[in-house]
Amino acid sequence: MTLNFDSFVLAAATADLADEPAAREHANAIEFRMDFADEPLVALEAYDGELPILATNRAEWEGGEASDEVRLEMLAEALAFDAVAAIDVELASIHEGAADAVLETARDRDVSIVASAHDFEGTPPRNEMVKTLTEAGKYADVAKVAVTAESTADTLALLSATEQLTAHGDAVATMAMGEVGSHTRAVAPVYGSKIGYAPVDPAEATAPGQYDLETLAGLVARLE
Ligand SMILES: O=C1C[C@@](O)(C(=O)O)C[C@@H](O)[C@@H]1O
Repeated sequence: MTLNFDSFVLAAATADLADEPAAREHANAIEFRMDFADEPLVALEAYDGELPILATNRAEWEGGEASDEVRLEMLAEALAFDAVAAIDVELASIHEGAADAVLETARDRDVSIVASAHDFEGTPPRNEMVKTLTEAGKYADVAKVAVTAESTADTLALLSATEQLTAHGDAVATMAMGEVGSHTRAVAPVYGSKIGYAPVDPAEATAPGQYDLETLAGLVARLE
């Protein structure tokens, strides 16, 4: 399957690929949080859904549950499955050189790459977000930052950075986590953000401040 990010992709974020039928109506992709799943490669092997998969195996040090041992090797193994059309790799791992092999395999297989950076503490200054997105874009098809907004000034800074990179022709994905940031999930696509994340079931959110899938799909569609 293929997943390109020329237009907005709404990803149903889940640890359970059995969510796919319920996500189909509203999502363009499944974000499979391998780090939250018990046997992610077994689940991928059994997957027969229609939606392409964006595979994420998020590190503990970046808000996920995967320990670094074999984390990126597992992500590389996920590339063997045709449904895996994109992968998410932490920018920090890319900088360390730890992701070289998985990135090369992804490119060989024409699988899209999302390079991501998360801030669970706050929102960096606008120019820093611009720098991070520019840097991530050097290695990936989509550069992503998820920050934690503590004020509407934070959310404006994020949206402004999103607009700047998009106007420059870069593919970016942005969102502000937390309650103050929730609305950015609906609004950032207007400024060019190419990926949104939402759980099918709000009780299974993969980040603070997410809307459920149906709600986000409705909001994004209304604002388009
Ligand atoms: O990186 C992201 C973005 C996210 O943290 C969010 O805020 O929606 C949700 C995660 O599942 C995903 O991997």
